[in-house]
Amino acid sequence: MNALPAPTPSSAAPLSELPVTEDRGSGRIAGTDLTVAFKSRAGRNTALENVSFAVGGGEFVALLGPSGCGKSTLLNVIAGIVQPTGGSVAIDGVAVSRPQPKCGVVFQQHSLFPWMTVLENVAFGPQMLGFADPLGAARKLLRTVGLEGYEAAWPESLSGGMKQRVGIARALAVNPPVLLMDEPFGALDAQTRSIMQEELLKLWSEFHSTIVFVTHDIDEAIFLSDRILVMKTSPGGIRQEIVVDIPRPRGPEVIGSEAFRRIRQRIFGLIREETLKVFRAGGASGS
Ligand SMILES: Nc1ncnc2c1ncn2[C@@H]1O[C@H](COP(=O)(O)OP(=O)(O)OP(=O)(O)O)[C@@H](O)[C@H]1O
Repeated sequence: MNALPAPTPSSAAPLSELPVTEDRGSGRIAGTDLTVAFKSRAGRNTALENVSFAVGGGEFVALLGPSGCGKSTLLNVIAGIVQPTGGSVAIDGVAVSRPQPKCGVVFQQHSLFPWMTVLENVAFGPQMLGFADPLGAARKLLRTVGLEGYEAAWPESLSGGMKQRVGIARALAVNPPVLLMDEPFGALDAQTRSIMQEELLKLWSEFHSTIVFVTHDIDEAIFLSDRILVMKTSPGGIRQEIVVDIPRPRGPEVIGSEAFRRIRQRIFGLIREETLKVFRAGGASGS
């Protein structure tokens, strides 16, 4: 694991003085000819084939597509959790071969440690990386995600939305240049989900991490992203790149705009074609 420098945050410092990694302002991701094949009982399952892409530092990119098109697999390759069968991925020019602190990861199923309080969960990463004041950094993050006062709470006592906010705070606590999010709001009700999307955009405007965000939800992808990589099936890959040219800051009102509707319609057609391909191939599982 690459060791990061140990910054010295003060608990009263503003966000801009949170622990800074040497990669601050970077976070460029490049995938080249990525292929991932899993061995299964039925034989070889090619989840991704010859996928190449680039994400700019500080960019917000969504991976969108039907079930089984390889969104999570692609995210896990960037995270260093899955090793590609062919090709490579690099962050700021350095090949990814294992999970590293440069990448914060947030999953749909919040992976908080149930035996730790909220504060301890968020302070864990900074502690592991030897930050000078992990508890101070964690408290500051909890204030930022609106959970001041919940430091001593246990994860099991929190709502789904609160747990996800703790998960995001935990991922951001080491100030990673790259934040990878796999359907982080997928289990939330529609209202909470919409509020979390707005909160995420506010956080992103402060942290400037590169974000790669997996979702099934077309509106969520458009609302959040600079660019959407619409994925395809059989084999998994990137079918088309859509630039979301809707100005920021974005509020819920943009969803009714003509620009939003136009992009939604274009993506809807692409996803429908890909989903029909899965149905015709007899691979629809209903998941
Ligand atoms: N660990 C694994 N072992 C075997 N096959 C896998 C594994 N992980 C993923 N797959 C297969 O790879 C393909 C892509 O899966 P992946 O989870 O990346 O798709 P996805 O687009 O994220 O799907 P969903 O939206 O349903 O989560 C699927 O056919 C899946 O069954």
